[in-house]
Amino acid sequence: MTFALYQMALHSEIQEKAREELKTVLGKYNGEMTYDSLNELKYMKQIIDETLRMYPPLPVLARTCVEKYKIPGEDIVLDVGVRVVIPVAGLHFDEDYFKDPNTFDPERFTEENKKNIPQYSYLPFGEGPRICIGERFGIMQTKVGLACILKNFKVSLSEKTIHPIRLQKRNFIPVAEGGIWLKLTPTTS
Ligand code: HEM
Repeated sequence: MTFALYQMALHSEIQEKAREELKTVLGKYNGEMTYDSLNELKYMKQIIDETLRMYPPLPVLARTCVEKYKIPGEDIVLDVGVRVVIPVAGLHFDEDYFKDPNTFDPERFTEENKKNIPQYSYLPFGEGPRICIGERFGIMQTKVGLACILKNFKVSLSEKTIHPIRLQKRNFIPVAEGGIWLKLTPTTS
């Protein structure tokens, strides 16, 4: 949520588009946030997907090899018991998979564009039998939080935010140096 709000503070057109979608969808559902109404927030989902690309909460995944395996096209054989680290953040910023990777662009995740993302190059929730069990719940919670804020406030950068943000080097999960400070102005004012 924090990184999504930070990016929306930087890109007011993205923030406005998300707020417009929210108004339209909630308008259809009597202003109520329900499972169904939140599911219709397609653009907000694109914002969350793009935020998880740039700031994956788990930047690496770990696996242990259970069968001898030769990496296709390489002269490398993994033995049973070898521990493998999958560089999620590295994949998410690889230009072969995400053009202009340092640009926050929710359009990458439209239904149409998503089809062009190669399998296993976008892994915010992991993959395979140990994929995150809370994926849908996590997305739903994030939508509720973002919707409550966007509905009531315009979000802009605070002079206290170190911009562009630098991620702390000593933390395993992405945390901004100095925190992320944002200004919230009531939408009614
Ligand atoms: C945006 C929110 C979340 C993100 C980005 C996230 C990400 C991840 C990732 C990357 C993994 C490792 C998957 C792998 O190794 O392939 C994982 C595992 C897991 N997550 Fe999440 N998660 C989120 C929210 C949640 C929530 C809300 C819950 C519970 C309510 C949850 C419960 C779990 C559990 C239990 C596992 C271990 C699954 C297993 O090893 O079988 N996660 N998550």
